[in-house]
Amino acid sequence: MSQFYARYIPPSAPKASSEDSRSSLKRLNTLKPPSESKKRKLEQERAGKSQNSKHDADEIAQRRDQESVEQTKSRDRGAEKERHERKKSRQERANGAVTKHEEPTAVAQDQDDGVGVENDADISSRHSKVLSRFSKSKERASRHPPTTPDEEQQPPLNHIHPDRTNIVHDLKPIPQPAVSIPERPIPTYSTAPDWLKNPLTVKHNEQRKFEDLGVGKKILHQLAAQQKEYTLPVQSAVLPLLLDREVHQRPDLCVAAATGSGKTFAYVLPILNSLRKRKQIRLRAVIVVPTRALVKQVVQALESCSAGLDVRIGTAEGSRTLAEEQGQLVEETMVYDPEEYKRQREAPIDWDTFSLNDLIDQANTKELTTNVGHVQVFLSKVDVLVCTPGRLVEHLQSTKGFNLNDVQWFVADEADRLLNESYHEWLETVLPALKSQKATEQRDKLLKQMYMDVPKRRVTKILLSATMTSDISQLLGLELTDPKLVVVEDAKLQQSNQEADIDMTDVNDKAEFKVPPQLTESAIAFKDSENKPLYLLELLHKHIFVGGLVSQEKGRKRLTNGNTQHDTIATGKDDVSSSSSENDENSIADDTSSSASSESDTGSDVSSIASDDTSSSRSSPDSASTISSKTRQSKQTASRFTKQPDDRAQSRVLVFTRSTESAHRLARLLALLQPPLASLIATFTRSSTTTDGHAKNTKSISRNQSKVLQSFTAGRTRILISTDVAARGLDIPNLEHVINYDVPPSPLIYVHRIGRTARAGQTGNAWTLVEHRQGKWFWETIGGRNSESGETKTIGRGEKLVHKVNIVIDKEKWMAPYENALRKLGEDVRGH
Ligand SMILES: Nc1ncnc2c1ncn2[C@@H]1O[C@H](COP(=O)(O)OP(=O)(O)OP(=O)(O)O)[C@@H](O)[C@H]1O
Repeated sequence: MSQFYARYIPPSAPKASSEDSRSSLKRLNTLKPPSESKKRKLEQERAGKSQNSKHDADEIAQRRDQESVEQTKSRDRGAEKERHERKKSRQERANGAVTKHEEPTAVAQDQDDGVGVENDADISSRHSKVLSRFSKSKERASRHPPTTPDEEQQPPLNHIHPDRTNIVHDLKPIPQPAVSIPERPIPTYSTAPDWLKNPLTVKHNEQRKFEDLGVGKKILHQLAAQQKEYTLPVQSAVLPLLLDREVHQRPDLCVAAATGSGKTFAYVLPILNSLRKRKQIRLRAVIVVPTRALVKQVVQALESCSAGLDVRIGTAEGSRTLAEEQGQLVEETMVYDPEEYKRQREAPIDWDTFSLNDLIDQANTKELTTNVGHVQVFLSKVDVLVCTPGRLVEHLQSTKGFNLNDVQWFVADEADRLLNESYHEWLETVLPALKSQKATEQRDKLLKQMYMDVPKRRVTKILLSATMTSDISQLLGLELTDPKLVVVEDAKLQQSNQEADIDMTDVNDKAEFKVPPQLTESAIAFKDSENKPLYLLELLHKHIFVGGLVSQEKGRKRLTNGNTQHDTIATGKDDVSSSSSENDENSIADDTSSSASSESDTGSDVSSIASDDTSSSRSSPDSASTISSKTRQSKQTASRFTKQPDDRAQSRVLVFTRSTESAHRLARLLALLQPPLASLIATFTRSSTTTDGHAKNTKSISRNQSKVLQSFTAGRTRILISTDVAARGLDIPNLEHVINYDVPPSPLIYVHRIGRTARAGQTGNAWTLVEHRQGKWFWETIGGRNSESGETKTIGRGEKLVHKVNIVIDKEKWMAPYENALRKLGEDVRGH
């Protein structure tokens, strides 16, 4: 375009000097191309100019052309006249034969007749015919509304226009077949795969002896020490499928069973059993859980049964630095392997993974230069790894020598959360690592040389959750082999299914989350939400610590309404004014991402949490401390069954709030309202700031959480106020009460929260404070008011109902202290 314009020089332009022409060329080159209209105008101007020069010659030529046209026209007129005469005589001959349907002839005539040769009569007759046709078609149009273009193109097969019957002369319409509208096919198949539609069901009371299932002696001994001789139902179903079977004989499993039903031992025991005779340390099992607290709990479960077995258990959860974890997972060593040495020396450099630093390191390694025939290898220091998904990915990506080549067990506990849409990316790294054939490279090569099939690598995958969804897309991504779904049937359902001969497909399709049958659920409705903390206080006094709150230590001092002494213990009070409001259920990144902590505290708190009963060290699982912890644990288990009614004063309660901030505020407020309670209250959150607003490092958060849980488990603290970080999976032995101070955001979270009590067949109580404005949602979604049984679409609780409990606040007693406490809390927050 600009080229065209730059080349254009108007014909009238004067001849320019070389400088002028250079500058004008420059100007022209910088000019913008002309618009379309401008270009047309320029073209016309140019054309006009050239026309002037040719003008005279053109005029002569035009005149000649005109003369020849005139001659041709007069010849044509003569021919036309002759044609017209012939047509007229033809018409006269055919006179009587012409019917009233003259239109086609008239049309043909119109086409034949040349314009300008018709007489007036012809014109008026044609005019009147056209008019009559127009009026006819107008009439037709008024009778039949216009059709859509599609209808016009495709008239119905059996439809002939009534007016057309006249046109087609005595022809009757051919009978047409009736139009049949095809029915929309109704699918007769289900999209769910067979294994999801037909789960393996286990009766709610199915119990088997561990020793009858092939559990090794040493493990049996440990179980007996914990008063565990019989399986829980879910274990009765799962253990026979996994225990004492080769990896190729084991199915992949999805286990959906209520909270506290014993799912952890359902995979811990088969893993330990398979490792009890292992010769070399190899990473054989990876257990992934969503939070650090759960990592520690699973480690505890493993250690509680592995005493006497030489099984190494490691963790990767981000409370230590990556380097610290790396040092505990993998060790680098030199082994004599001349073949590999030769292969490595002759191998071409892989530029994809080449690192100059590595090369320098190698060159500096003494062994390499002295020990000819030796090669560097990385060996796993652990048999079982319990980890959070984020940290697992980090090790796969950046820990030299860390891989999943030898892994035979892959467990995802709280699987629904780990596979959650916003959170499943970790599988993109882990699944390919589980497919690697590296460990069997030599064998595979040999088999190939012998023209034999190379067996596909098998890893037993186990997914567990109390709220397992049947979202197939999530499960398909895991590439399960010969999978089975295991569900525990509840008592009522089992009976009614037997009576009605219902297959389990229906039960499964309901996708209900079951609450433990021994759980009692209650709701306290109230209108004056500004007094909510007082309802909690009344609930604690009237229904939970009946007869007064009794301290377990220091001679059981009775604490009532602030008039008694209290013992002082660590309560996590330093967390009180920290603030960060997140929904822990929905954001678990902290627990799964790396810790950048550089603190070099060598004291490991990894394997000792949740209970001061377990202080064993990970590197020596069979240590004396583990054994003594078992003894204490079994004592505690025994005391569970000998509790007297008076012991209600020693109850413990886990209170759930919606955010870290409200957990700390509530703890402070309760302490201000009833100072003797202060030492018995603790908070359990993912608090990331200290009282002075500084960020805490991951290690100190983790250590603080561990302390808080130990204290609560041991009964030194009695009221634990927590966010949903404690909602899933935490096993706090003998916890009697859970209170939803803030209504849970979903039925799923409700199920997990209340599942912290009534575990392993014990009784328990769940209380929910329901503000007036939340009542409708609560009863419809969680409480099941509209159903006789109390069930909702999501939560199944058999015939049980959520009880309505009425609580009246003693305003005279509480109002003044409450106002004082609120004022003090305000001052605390403002930093006075
Ligand atoms: N066979 C058994 N006999 C007695 N108690 C058992 C047995 N198996 C497990 N338990 C105990 O049951 C409790 C709950 O077990 P576990 O934590 O495995 O439940 P869960 O099904 O994983 O719960 P959640 O879904 O809440 O994570 C634990 O205290 C555990 O020690």
